[in-house]
Amino acid sequence: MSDLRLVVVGAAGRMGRMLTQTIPDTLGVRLVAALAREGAPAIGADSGAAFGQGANGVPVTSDVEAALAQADAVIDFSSPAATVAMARAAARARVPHVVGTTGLAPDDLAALADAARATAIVRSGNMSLGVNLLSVLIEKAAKALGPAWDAEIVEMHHKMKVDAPSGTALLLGEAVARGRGIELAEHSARGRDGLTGPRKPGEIGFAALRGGTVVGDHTVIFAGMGERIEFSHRAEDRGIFARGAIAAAIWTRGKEPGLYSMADVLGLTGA
Ligand SMILES: NC(=O)C1=CN([C@@H]2O[C@H](COP(=O)(O)OP(=O)(O)OC[C@H]3O[C@@H](n4cnc5c(N)ncnc54)[C@H](OP(=O)(O)O)[C@@H]3O)[C@@H](O)[C@H]2O)C=CC1
Ligand SMILES: O=C(O)C1=N[C@H](C(=O)O)C[C@H](O)C1
Repeated sequence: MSDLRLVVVGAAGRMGRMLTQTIPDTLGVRLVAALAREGAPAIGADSGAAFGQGANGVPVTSDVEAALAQADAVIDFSSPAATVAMARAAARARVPHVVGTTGLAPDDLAALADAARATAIVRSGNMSLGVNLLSVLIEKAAKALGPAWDAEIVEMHHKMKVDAPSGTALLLGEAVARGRGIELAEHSARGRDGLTGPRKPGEIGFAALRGGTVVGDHTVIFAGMGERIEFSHRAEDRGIFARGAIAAAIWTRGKEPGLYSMADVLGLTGA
């Protein structure tokens, strides 16, 4: 089978650079376009050399249509605005879209759902095997423990992160909600401050810490009467997200249009 031809969106970013570095080391895939914002200083430069790696012969470009014309899949870790624009363009071109971008608002998610009527979209707030396996365990724990055990989710990330709670924290919160058979949106407590009063029964709490170069730490705490259970995941290297996203792109080959998750890619659905 021929190599899967990949386009990277947000190529100059932390994840974009990790992807342009990881794709050439991965069997069965090939980088064909590295997309950056129109007018970005790196446009026209070799994407390997421009981002501190060896030259790879693939120039940085902002020409989305030309990139899609030669692509089998798009991998996108950028911003909500860029991801929604790419979802529309990829849907028009019928090119599968792997979305790692977090901080998406309800309208953005609706735009992705609309685009997924024309092509396969895999979206996850965390592309790592570890976090997606953890979410299966969290769902089971939440179901077994019930709402009498208070669920709190604590995350810490590097100081450049712009959204909170993290996409991973929300993914884990959804797992708690699924385990309890409730809707996260109706039970989440975000950003407690001041005279908050006692904790409301059944709340799923979120706390976000920011600082330094932390790649991504998440802990789900179930606090009971006189005991506490904690589930933690610590990302040590962005390579785990890049490898997961590449695996997702390979998985989209031949898939019907639709909205998929990393649980689908990893075969964890119903686990
Ligand atoms: N799901 C997962 O497993 C993971 C998700 N993420 C998420 O991925 C996203 C990116 O993270 P990270 O790489 O650290 O962030 P960076 O800020 O380092 O990179 C984002 C890149 O996207 C580009 N970009 C943003 N908006 C636009 C636009 N409108 N048009 C074109 N390019 C644009 C930026 O360009 P410019 O600098 O010019 O703005 C930048 O190069 C975040 O939402 C993050 O939370 C991160 C890691 C793992
Ligand atoms: O912005 C990041 O860096 C990360 N974002 C994702 C998130 O919002 O959970 C995944 C990972 O934790 C790193």
